[in-house]
Amino acid sequence: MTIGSTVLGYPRIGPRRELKRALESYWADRSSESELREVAKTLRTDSLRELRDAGLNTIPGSFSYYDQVLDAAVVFGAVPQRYRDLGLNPLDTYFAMARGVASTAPWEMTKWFDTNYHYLVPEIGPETSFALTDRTPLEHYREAAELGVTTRPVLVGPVTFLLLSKASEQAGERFRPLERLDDLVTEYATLLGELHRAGVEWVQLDEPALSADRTQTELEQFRAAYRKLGALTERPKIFVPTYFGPVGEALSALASAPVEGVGVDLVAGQSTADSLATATELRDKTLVAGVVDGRNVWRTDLDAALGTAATLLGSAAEVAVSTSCSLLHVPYDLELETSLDPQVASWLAFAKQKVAEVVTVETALRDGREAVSAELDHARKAVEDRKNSPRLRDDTVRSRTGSLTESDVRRSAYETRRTAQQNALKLPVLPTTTIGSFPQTSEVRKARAALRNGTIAAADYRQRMLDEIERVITLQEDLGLDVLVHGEPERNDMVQYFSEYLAGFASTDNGWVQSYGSRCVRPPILFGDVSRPNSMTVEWARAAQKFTAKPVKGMLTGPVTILAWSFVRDDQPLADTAAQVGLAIRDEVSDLESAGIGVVQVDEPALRELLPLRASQRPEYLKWAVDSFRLSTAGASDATQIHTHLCYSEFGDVIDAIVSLDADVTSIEAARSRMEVLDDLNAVGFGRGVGPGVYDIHSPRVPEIDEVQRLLRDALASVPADRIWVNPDCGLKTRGYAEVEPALRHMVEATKQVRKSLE
Ligand SMILES: CN1c2c(nc(N)[nH]c2=O)NC[C@@H]1CNc1ccc(C(=O)N[C@@H](CCC(=O)N[C@@H](CCC(=O)N[C@@H](CCC(=O)O)C(=O)O)C(=O)O)C(=O)O)cc1
Ligand SMILES: N[C@@H](CCS)C(=O)O
Ligand SMILES: [Zn+2]
Repeated sequence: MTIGSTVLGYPRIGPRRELKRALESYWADRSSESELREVAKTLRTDSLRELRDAGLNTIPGSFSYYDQVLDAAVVFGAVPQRYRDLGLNPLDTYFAMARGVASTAPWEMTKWFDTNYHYLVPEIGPETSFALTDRTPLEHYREAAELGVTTRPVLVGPVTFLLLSKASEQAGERFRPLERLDDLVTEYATLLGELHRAGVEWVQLDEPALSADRTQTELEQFRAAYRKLGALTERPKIFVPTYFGPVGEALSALASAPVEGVGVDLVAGQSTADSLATATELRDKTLVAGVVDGRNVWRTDLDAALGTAATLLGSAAEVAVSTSCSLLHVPYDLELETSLDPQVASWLAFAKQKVAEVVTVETALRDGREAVSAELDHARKAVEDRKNSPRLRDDTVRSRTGSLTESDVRRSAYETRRTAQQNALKLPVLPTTTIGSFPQTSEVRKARAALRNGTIAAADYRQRMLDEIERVITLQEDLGLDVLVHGEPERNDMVQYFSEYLAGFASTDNGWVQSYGSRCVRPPILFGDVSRPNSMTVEWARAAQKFTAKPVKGMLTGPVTILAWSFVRDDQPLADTAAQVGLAIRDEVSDLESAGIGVVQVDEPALRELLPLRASQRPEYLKWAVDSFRLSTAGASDATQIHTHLCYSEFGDVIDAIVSLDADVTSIEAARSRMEVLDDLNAVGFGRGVGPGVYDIHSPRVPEIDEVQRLLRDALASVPADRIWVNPDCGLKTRGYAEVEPALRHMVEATKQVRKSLE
C-alpha cells in the first residue's frame, strides 16, 4: 500500500494579484505579450517551488491566463469561425473569446457549479472542428521539468467540458454538445499521446459534472469516453477527480473506468467514503481522497481527516491525501494578513496552509501520528479553541431567531401594498431605474485606497463619497430616470462592504480570490453569530435623497448572496446563519424607512448559485433561502416598495422561489435572452412588478434606442404595461461613464417613445 499527497489545483492570479495587473496592463496596451508571459511564468515558477518545498509528492500544473474551460476549448480547437476571422495572434484570439472585441461579442460567462467562480461557456455544434491545436499543457510541463519539478497537467475532462457547453447558433437549440463526445475524445487521445512522448507520467482530467445528477445515458457516455482513453497504449496514467458533492450513482462508472486514479470530494460528499470502502474496482487504482476542504477557509480537523483517509486504506492500491477541489477558490496565504484578529486567524487555513495540512495528514497516514504529533496537537488546539469560543455565540441573536414566527416572514396582500405604494410614489407607467451601482471611477477607488493607507482622513473620504453621490444624482435627474440610486461609490464590494459593519464577520486585506478573468473578490469570513450594531447604508441613502425630490432607492444585499459570497462558518446549518443575516438586513430596511426612503432593493444575484447540484437537496435549500429573504423584507410597511434583483444565472430552476420571495418589483437579467424569463415567470403566475433588463451591461456596447424599444415591446407582449419596469441587466460598477451615459439616455428615450405609443 502506497500513500501519497497532492492538491487538485492552485490559485493562479498571484498572491498580490500580479496576474490581474499584468493582464489589465496588456489589455490596455501598456505592456507587451512577452512582459505578460514573463509575469505568468514567474507566478507558475513560484507556485511550483512552493508546492514542491511543502512536500507534496505530485504537483498539478493548473495555470490559466483566464479560465480553464476556455483553455480546454482552445487546446482542442473549439474556436468559432467569428474569432478566427479576426486574424489575431493566438493569445489575442483567446482573449477575444474571453472578453470580446469591438466587432465581436465574447463567449457567455456563467457560474462554475455552485461556486462564485465564472467560466466561459463553449459554443459547440456539428460545425465545430475539434483538432489538437494548442500545446500549452505540454509547454508548461516542460517549463516545470526544467526547474526540476514534475507536474501533472490538469485539464477539464471531455464529458464535463461538453456538459458545460451550449449549442452553437448554427446548431440550433435541440443540439446537445455531448453528441460530439467521440470526436472530442479523439483529440484528447492525441494530446495524451504527445504528453506520453514528452515523458508525462500522470494527467488530470477533471470531471466535476459527475457530482451533479446525471442520466444513465450520460453515465454510459462517460464510460465510453474513458474506455477509449483507457485503451490507448501510449498515454500517461490518467487521474479523474470529481468534486463539489457526493459521487452518488456515478460512483460505479467512475470507479470502473479504465484509468489509474480517481478522486473524490470527501468534504462536500462525506457520504461517498462509505461507498468507497466496498468499491472493489478501486483495488488496483490510486484513490485521491479529498479530505481537506478546498472551498472554505477553516482549519481542517486533522484527526477527522486522518480518520476518513484511514478507512480507505484497504480499498485501493494507493491512497493519496488531497484537497476536495482545486484551491482556486481560497486565498493564497494567511501569512499575508496582518490586520486579521489573531484568534480568528488561528482558526483559518488558506491555500498555502491547506497544502501543509495535506502533507501532515499524508505523513500521519504513512508514518504514524507520532511523526507529526506537534502539528496534530497544534491543529487540534486551534479547532477546539474555535469550537468552544464564546465569540461564536450571541444569546441576543439566538433568542431573536428562536422566537421567529410565520408572521415575521409575511407582508400584507400584494394588492394592498400596490395601492399604498402607488399613492406614495406616484410613478409613471414603465418607471425607469438602475440596479444600484454607477461606474466605480478610479478616483473613488483611489480615495478608498488612500483611506486604507491613512493618507486621507475619514472626514475627507466621506466628503468625496458625498460629492460623488451628488454627481450621480444630478446625472440621473438630467437623464430623466424615475427612481434614483445613490450609485454605491462607498462599496468596495456588495458583500464585503456589509460584512465590514456586521458583527460575526472578519475581513481580509489580501484574501483575493479569482471571480472571473482578472476580476477578484475578497470574500469575508463569517465566523460567529451575526448582528448589526449600527446602520450600514442610511447615511448615504439619506444624503442622496436630500439631493433630489424623486424617490431614491435604498440598496442592500440579501442574506443568500451574503452567505454565497462569504466563507461561512461550517458549525451550524446554513439556514440558521441565513436567518441571522436576514434579521440584520431587516433592521437596516427599517432604518432606511425611518430615514424617509420609500423604495428598498434587496439584491439576491446568488439565489441560483447556491442551489444544490442534486435535485433531492433543492427543496430544503429553497425553503430557507426564500424564508431568509422574506425575513429581511417583511418588516417593511405596505407603502414601502421592496425590490429585488437577480442576475448572473439562468433562473428557470428557481422560478417558483422567485415568486415566493414576494418582492413588489423584481429586476432580472434578460437583455441577452430576449426577455425569455418573462415567459417563465408568466408560466408560474407571477403577478408582481418586473424589470427585465433591457441593456446588457456585460458589454461596452451602447444599445440603440430602437433596440431597447424592441426589447420593451417583447416584454409588453408577455406582461401588462402597469407591471413593467425599465432598467439595465445589472449594476454599472464595472463600466465607464463614456458608455453608461449614452446607454441610459437611450434607455430613457426608448421608454418615452413606448409610453407615447401606449397612450
Ligand atoms: C456581481 N459579482 C460579484 C460576485 N461576488 C462578489 N463578492 N461581488 C460581486 O460584485 N460574484 C458575481 C459577480 C462577479 N463579478 C465581479 C465583477 C467585478 C469585480 C471586480 O471588479 N473586482 C475588483 C475588486 C473590487 C474591490 O474589492 N475593490 C476594492 C479594492 C480596489 C483595489 O484593488 N484598489 C487598488 C487601488 C485603487 C486603484 O488604484 O484603483 C489596490 O488596492 O491596489 C475597492 O474598491 O476598495 C477587481 O479589481 O478585481 C469582481 C467580481
Ligand atoms: N446593486 C448591485 C447589484 C449587482 S448584482 C449593483 O448595482 O452593482
Ligand atoms: Zn446584478
